[in-house]
Amino acid sequence: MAEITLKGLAHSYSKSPSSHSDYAIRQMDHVWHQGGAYALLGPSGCGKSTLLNIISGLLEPSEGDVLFDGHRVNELPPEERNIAQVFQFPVIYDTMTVYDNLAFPLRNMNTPEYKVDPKVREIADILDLTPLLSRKAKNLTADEKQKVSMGRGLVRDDVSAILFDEPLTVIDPQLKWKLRRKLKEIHERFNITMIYVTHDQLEASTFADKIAVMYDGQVVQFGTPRELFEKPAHTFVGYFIGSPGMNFMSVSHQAGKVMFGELPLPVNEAVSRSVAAAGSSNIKLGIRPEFITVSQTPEANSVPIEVVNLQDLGTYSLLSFTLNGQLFKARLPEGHAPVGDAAHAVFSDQHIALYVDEYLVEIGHE
Ligand SMILES: Nc1ncnc2c1ncn2[C@@H]1O[C@H](COP(=O)(O)OP(=O)(O)OP(=O)(O)O)[C@@H](O)[C@H]1O
Repeated sequence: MAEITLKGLAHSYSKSPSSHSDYAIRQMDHVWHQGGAYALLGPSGCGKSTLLNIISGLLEPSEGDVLFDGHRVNELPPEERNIAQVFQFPVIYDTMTVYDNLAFPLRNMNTPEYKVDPKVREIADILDLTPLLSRKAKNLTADEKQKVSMGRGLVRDDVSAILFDEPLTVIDPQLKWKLRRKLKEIHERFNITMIYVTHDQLEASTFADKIAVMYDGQVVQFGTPRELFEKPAHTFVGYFIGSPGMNFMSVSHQAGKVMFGELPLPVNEAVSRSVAAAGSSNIKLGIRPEFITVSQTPEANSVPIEVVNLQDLGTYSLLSFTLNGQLFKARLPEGHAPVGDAAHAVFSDQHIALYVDEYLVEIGHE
């Protein structure tokens, strides 16, 4: 079992990094608690695989420490870390049977056969692989192969954490949810720390209790799926989480008003005061598409908008509109869509979030 701590961690693939952009991982402090089901979520190139390889020992970080239960493991090779890694593409021996594939990690540690057999059968049972035990791995389907790959990580009793690097990429969409559920089941049964890397928010939130959102080499927020939706700590989280993501307006404070370009925004006193106190030229207001209401006629605190497109998605409509030349999205309940090109939008004050230099700042309600 392991608690994994990353302390002052940074990594550059360049031998002599000179600027921020030379780092795949930028200064990171993070703790993965023992037994947690975590996801590491972020877009392509943000550093997810680099981080996973540093944890598993495939890569030595150029700065900082990796600690397992408080012990520094920077120089320990993967086989001495008791960590299993499941990759995008199944890592199995095609010419061996499923049984021998599952037994391999145990036999490799000279485990006596009387101990190998019950363990292989237990894991095969959990993964629904029992009927396939005598089959050659090369004859399996992609999802069966990936299950064998996972099984190889699970057979060892001493495994303290399993790292999954986009493990469902090669799996058919209709089987993905089944395997995800299986992983959840395994997590509950074995109390192993699991870190699941993905760029898919749905995959992350159905697997993990807590999600680390990575952006540009850093974890910008670590929270429950709900926290990421309700209180994005960074503009990237607001944009990346949600369907569609948060709308942002670059604003300034002029002559007592919050200005979105040339347009004064009818925000409440608390928002206005917080924008005035922000002390930066990079101030953004964020509003989720769910918290914009649209009407045909002007209402208190509404702004005039131009309708661009309306998509009927069954239980709700997705409205694209422009305000001050910028495109916004609003998610409207059935029957609330405007008719025609001109309409009026209200941004719910209590759901407006303030971002200064891309990070969330609490709006001071006095
Ligand atoms: N072996 C390497 N040598 C040099 N640069 C690398 C190497 N591996 C990754 N990088 C760079 O490090 C950054 C982070 O890459 P990484 O693969 O960790 O991101 P990722 O989030 O896992 O992306 P993806 O989902 O596309 O795999 C990228 O800019 C990438 O180009």
